[in-house]
Parts: sequence; structure tokens; C-alpha cells
Amino acid sequence: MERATVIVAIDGPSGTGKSSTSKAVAAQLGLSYLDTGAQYRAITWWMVTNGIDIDDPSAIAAVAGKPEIISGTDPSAPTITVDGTDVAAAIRTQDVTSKVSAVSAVPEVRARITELQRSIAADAGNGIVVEGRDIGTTVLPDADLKIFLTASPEARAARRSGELKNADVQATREALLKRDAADSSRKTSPLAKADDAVEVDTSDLTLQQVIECVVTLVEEKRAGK
Ligand SMILES: Nc1ncnc2c1ncn2[C@@H]1O[C@H](COP(=O)(O)OP(=O)(O)OP(=O)(O)O)[C@@H](O)[C@H]1O
Ligand SMILES: Nc1ccn([C@@H]2O[C@H](COP(=O)(O)O)[C@@H](O)[C@H]2O)c(=O)n1
Repeated sequence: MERATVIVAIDGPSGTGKSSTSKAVAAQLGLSYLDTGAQYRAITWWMVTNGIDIDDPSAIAAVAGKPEIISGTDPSAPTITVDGTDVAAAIRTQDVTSKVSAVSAVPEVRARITELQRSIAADAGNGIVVEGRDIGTTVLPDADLKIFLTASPEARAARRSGELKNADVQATREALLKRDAADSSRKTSPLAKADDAVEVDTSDLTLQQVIECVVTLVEEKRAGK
């Protein structure tokens, strides 16, 4: 018998295709979609905007509960606000990208955001695709399906450089690897593959092929295979 709801966790390093794949899979299957990286970017944006010292974990911890972060989970139009301000564009700046790993490593930040993520997943009627770094390991360890996307640093840098006009591929590659190293080495809930996750190397796959692969895995799960 087909399951009514399905919870899908998609994790992996930067630039492996988590957001593009998750959005498309959720849209195709009528599921909600949650970009957890956007939530960590949003709290980082708030810290920067409010003059909090990013190099001081105790200063970050002291105010981690202050900003109200709201994520819209429609995969065709995901939204993110902080205290009522639309920050969808502001959280994608180089400044936020270079600071987000330091903020997301603070345990009080992770506790706050993890609680928010769990409550969004619990409220998603038809089911949800949640993408990030620690969804399968920590946020939703009982997810019905866990996927871990990977890709070579070269493929990821080429993809990102294509997005950012005039970006130097080598510099983009170094920045991706630096962020992955910080995210993988933090003490609390690091970037990691869950033991029961299906690993998909996307280096030589088109985005469409990755989407089809994940849709098939979800449908098999739903059918109880
Ligand atoms: N299989 C693929 N082949 C080619 N390009 C891809 C593929 N998957 C994703 N892309 C492109 O690579 C870029 C990065 O993808 P995306 O933002 O989905 O990755 P991500 O894992 O969510 O990254 P981050 O964790 O840094 O947010 C986008 O421009 C996307 O269109
Ligand atoms: N579950 C997660 C998701 C993200 N992070 C942190 O946010 C950064 C930005 O993520 P993007 O997916 O938008 O690139 C990421 O580098 C991590 O520091 C996280 O810790 N846990």
C-alpha cells in the first residue's frame, strides 16, 4: 500500500545539487520543500546586520534565540524572512557565504534552527523534502528516505562559476572546499552521510538525471519496496 506522507532528507557538500534537485523532486511529487541552508544564512545575515562579532561564539550564542525566521515551503516559490523582512537575496551575498560556517557551528544556533526544522517537517501534510548537511544524521534521523549527494570539486566549481558571472573557477573551488572543511569538522552535527543514506555521485549526471534518480527512489519508498 502507498504511504500517505513521505519525509525525504537530502544532504551533501556545497554545490552538489541539493537545492535544485530537492525543489524539482518536491514540485514533481507534490511535497513541501525546506532549504535549511537558507535558515543558517538568514540567522548569519541577522548577526551581521546587528553587529554581532562572528568570531565570538559566546556572543552569537547569547542572541541565537532573538531573530524570528520564517521559511515558506512551496517548492515553486520558496521564501525566507527574518523579523518580517524578505532576505532571499541578502542571504546569498559573498559576505554571508563567507561567515555562515562560523555561525552555524555554534551549538545554540544549531539547537534553535534544528527545532524549527523539525516543527516545519512535522506540519508538512503531504510530506517534505528537506535539504542540508545534517538532516539524515541529526534533524530527521527517522526520515523515510535519505540521500547523500556528492560531486567532484571540479564539477562543483564549474557549476558555481557558471552561476556567478566572471568568477574564477580555481578561487570558487578553494572557497567551496574551505566551507566543506569547516562544515565537516565542527563538533556539533557536522556535515556527514548517514549510515542508511543512498549516495549519489552527480559529477557525470545532468540535473535532470539526478532528479529522475531521486524521484524513482521516493516512489519506490512510497510503494513500500
Ligand atoms: N547534475 C548537475 N549538472 C549540472 N549542473 C548542476 C547539477 N546539479 C546542480 N547543478 C547546478 O549547480 C549549481 C549548484 O546547485 P545547487 O545550488 O542545487 O547545489 P547545492 O548543493 O544546493 O549548493 P549549496 O549547498 O552550496 O547551496 C546550480 O547552478 C545548479 O543549477
Ligand atoms: N543542515 C545544514 C544546512 C546548512 N548549514 C550551514 O549553512 C551553510 C549554507 O548552506 P547552503 O546549503 O545554503 O550553501 C553551510 O555551509 C553550513 O555552514 C548547516 O550547518 N546545516
